[in-house]
Amino acid sequence: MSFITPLNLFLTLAGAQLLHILYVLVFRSLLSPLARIPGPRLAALTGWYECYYDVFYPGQYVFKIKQLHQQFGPIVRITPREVSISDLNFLDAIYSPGVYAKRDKDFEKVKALGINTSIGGAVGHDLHRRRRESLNPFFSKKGVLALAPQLQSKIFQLNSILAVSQKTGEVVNLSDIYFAFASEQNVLANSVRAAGMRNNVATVLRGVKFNLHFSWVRSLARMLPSSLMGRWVPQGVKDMMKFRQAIRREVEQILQSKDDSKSSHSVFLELRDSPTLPASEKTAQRLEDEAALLVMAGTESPAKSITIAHYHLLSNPDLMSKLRAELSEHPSTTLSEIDQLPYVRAISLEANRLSFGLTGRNPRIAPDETLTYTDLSSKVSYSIPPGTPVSTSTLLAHTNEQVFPDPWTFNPDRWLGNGMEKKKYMLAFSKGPRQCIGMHLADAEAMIAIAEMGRWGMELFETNDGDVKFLHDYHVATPNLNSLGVRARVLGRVDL
Ligand code: HEM
Repeated sequence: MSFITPLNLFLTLAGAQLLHILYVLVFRSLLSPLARIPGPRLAALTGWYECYYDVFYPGQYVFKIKQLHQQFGPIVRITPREVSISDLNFLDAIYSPGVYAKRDKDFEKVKALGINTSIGGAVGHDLHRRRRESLNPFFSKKGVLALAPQLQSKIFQLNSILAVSQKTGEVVNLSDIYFAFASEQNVLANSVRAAGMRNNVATVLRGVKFNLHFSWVRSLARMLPSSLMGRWVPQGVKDMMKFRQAIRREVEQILQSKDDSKSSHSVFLELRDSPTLPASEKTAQRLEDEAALLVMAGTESPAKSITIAHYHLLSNPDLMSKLRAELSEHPSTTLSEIDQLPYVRAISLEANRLSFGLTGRNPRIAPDETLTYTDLSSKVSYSIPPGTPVSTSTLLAHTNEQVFPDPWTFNPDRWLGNGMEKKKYMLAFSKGPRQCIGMHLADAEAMIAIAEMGRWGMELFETNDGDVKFLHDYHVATPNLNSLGVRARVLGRVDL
């Protein structure tokens, strides 16, 4: 009689699977080097804990983590392999440890964005450094100041739009307008296109958490024939796929052409011709990913900060009066002059604080170093072994009551005088070698837009805090899911 029957085979496989699960559970709860780190037992045992709060309670894990810190203390094991630290004195150890220490990214997080071969998708420290060096020249402070004429021309367009709305009485959607303002594509004059682009980015970002936990669904969807895709894939995602195909065609043209005029597409010409990048770093796929990242990162986040600033100025007349007082004392209109105005700067910083930069934790991994965290209240030290993703979310940093009292109130005054010292606790642009490469550009866009806000009288239209408040983490802070954006009626130009 043979023992190899289908039933026996099934039972053996099921038994092996059960043993494997048992081993994983025992390892994660007792044997793992992270086993001593406090936190909920379920989070240490399975990634479904994170998934539950990310996907089934949309974008809520980051808020749950804040609660877990209140319950368990400053260090919490938030997944079987990741540790969260809510101690702003440890930020540098995680994100900015000095020139000799390496910090990798976590592939598990990177893959959710679908831009794996971009600078932001570079997992390894050295690869990231090579990609970064090739892009740095485009984003230096000096390079950004040279963009002042382009920014001024956008302000000119913005003013024309507001002047027309004042005449017609039509409500303006400031969220769409600032999205167009931050976009590299010339869409300010086309409000329908701008609204469509903003909606597409939002649709893609809404899928980020699902992709994080079920990345195989996206891979499967990509294999679907277009007839089926038509039914199952949301319109915004299809539009973004078309947009990426358009980028791909452009990139392929650049790679095939011998053209070396630096007048257009100069970032990609520069990457194509870079002597330091090997051929493997100049593929069409890589340049497509780089372009997609630059377009997404360079539009959504700056637009969000600028919109938040304008919302709070319109809902709080005292803040608007202070801004106008500063503008009337310094009737400066050039970027380098505006850059020196303390209250404009304070508004910009406060808007960045409450826009929370990238909300998805952004963990770093020390590949060859054991980190030691000491909880100063209990005097207990914890070893975090090499290879462990460690994070402090922007929510934890920017709502820390010791540094930012009354943290959900928009209060630019906290940045005046020696308030600037708090900048070291800001994570909006992250910190260290992987901090936002576009931060000078984002700063310039915000400062010049805020200075203009003071010159217009407006009243909010059917808009409230829920249209700007961080309520869901979809990689960026997302307000009410049914928000139509910040809308206002234009009353007229203000004499300062
Ligand atoms: C207020 C506006 C902005 C905010 C809050 C912001 C935030 C961030 C953050 C937090 C990171 C680090 C990501 C990580 O840790 O994984 C980052 C990286 C990046 N940002 Fe921004 N960003 C802004 C504007 C911009 C602009 C205007 C551009 C370009 C035009 C840009 C391009 C990038 C790129 C390419 C990276 C990847 C850098 C690297 O990995 O070295 N960002 N940004």
